[in-house]
Amino acid sequence: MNAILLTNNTNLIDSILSFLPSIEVYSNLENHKHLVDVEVLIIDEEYIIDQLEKQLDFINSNCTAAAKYIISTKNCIHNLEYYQKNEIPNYILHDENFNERLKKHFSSITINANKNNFTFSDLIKGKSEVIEKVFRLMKKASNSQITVNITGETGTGKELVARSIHENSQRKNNNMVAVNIASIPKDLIESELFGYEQGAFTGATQRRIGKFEEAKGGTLFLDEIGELPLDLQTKLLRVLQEGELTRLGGNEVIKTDVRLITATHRDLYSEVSNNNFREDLYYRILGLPVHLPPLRDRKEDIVELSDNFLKVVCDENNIQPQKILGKDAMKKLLNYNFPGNIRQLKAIIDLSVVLSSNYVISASDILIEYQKNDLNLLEKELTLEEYNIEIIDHFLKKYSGKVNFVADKLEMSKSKIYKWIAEGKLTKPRT
Ligand SMILES: Nc1ncnc2c1ncn2[C@@H]1O[C@H](COP(=O)(O)OP(=O)(O)OP(=O)(O)O)[C@@H](O)[C@H]1O
Repeated sequence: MNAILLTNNTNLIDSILSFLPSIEVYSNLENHKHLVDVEVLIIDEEYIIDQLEKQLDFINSNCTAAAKYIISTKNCIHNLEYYQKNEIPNYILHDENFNERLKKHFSSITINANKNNFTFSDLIKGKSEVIEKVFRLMKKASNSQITVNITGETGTGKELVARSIHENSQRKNNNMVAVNIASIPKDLIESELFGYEQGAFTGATQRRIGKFEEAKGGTLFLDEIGELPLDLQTKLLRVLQEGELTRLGGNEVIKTDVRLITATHRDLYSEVSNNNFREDLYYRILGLPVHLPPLRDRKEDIVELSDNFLKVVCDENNIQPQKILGKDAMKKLLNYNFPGNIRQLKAIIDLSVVLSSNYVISASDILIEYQKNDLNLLEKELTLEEYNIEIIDHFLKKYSGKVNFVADKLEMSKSKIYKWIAEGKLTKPRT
């Protein structure tokens, strides 16, 4: 079920989680993406009390939830008139009968949690247009046996997409076997894929089945297919065309029964033009092409991905209440280019949870190692002041927060740096 609770109150979170264990809890209303496709929205009035009408207007214009609940954590409803005017019929007092009332309300809601039986979004986070397109292609792939070729830079989620297609396909009760061609020494790839008979080569002391046979009835995921040597490309093509193989050193013909999913970070078509990849194999494996764009081209997904990774790392480490990202931290993430894509975002969030000693994670807990070529300052289109702040921030980190030293180095006044620190525009790193 898509349900969202907006609050900072841990008691309230506990009560509601006992009725709706799958509810997602947010303490930040600024991104309307959170509110898309939400079926139930529960708002803790106390949490938004400072700017009640403004926040409610925002929610009303961005959220299509059929069921909206306002929970008042005091013994009164703060803005009854507004709720009546805006047709928000469900307001619940957070008093001693709160749990009973909540139970009654929620037992009367029937929500179709799994309308289409596809559960990609449980695993794969993102609401950008490109990800929606990927979901549509994945649905097609899951409904059929078609070969799928996934392209994208490292860390964009190629293996995750392959796994989700498998788990939503008719083959889900059998194995998905993943093989990373780039990680196997060249002279072992053939035996790894197709298996071998006892005595096939020195050291082959007993028969071993290959990955094709291991994946029987399931899915074989060949990652980094572009690294397959040319002679093995020929063999792979033959196996795919004939639907049968023989193990190394053997004569027995074995029928294959796999759905093939391949992935590569290379542009396979230009590999074909450069004679590094066989054209006939290229067309054989192309099947349904799915492209995963780099994270820097779908920055709108950063908020949801970060929230998801925060939730996971806090759950795994029993951190309660779940930490949240401060505005400055989120801004820092949104300004970054992520050469390592989603894998790098996950690593940065994991580390920020460990580094921050507060409930709200700040920019100084977001450790981004800028490399010379990914600073890309000019592409960010910031104001001059923001550029100054970025540069000073970089040097403060580099020189352990020594303001005087950094001011001298940049030939600027140290009072300016202190002013920006006092205004929260800059964070002085811990020394
Ligand atoms: N859309 C997503 N939502 C949530 N997690 C994601 C998403 N995409 C990727 N991840 C996570 O990012 C990490 C990297 O993903 P994955 O290993 O699938 O990338 P890849 O493209 O196969 O990388 P490589 O090319 O280096 O093998 C994993 O921890 C994965 O769970």
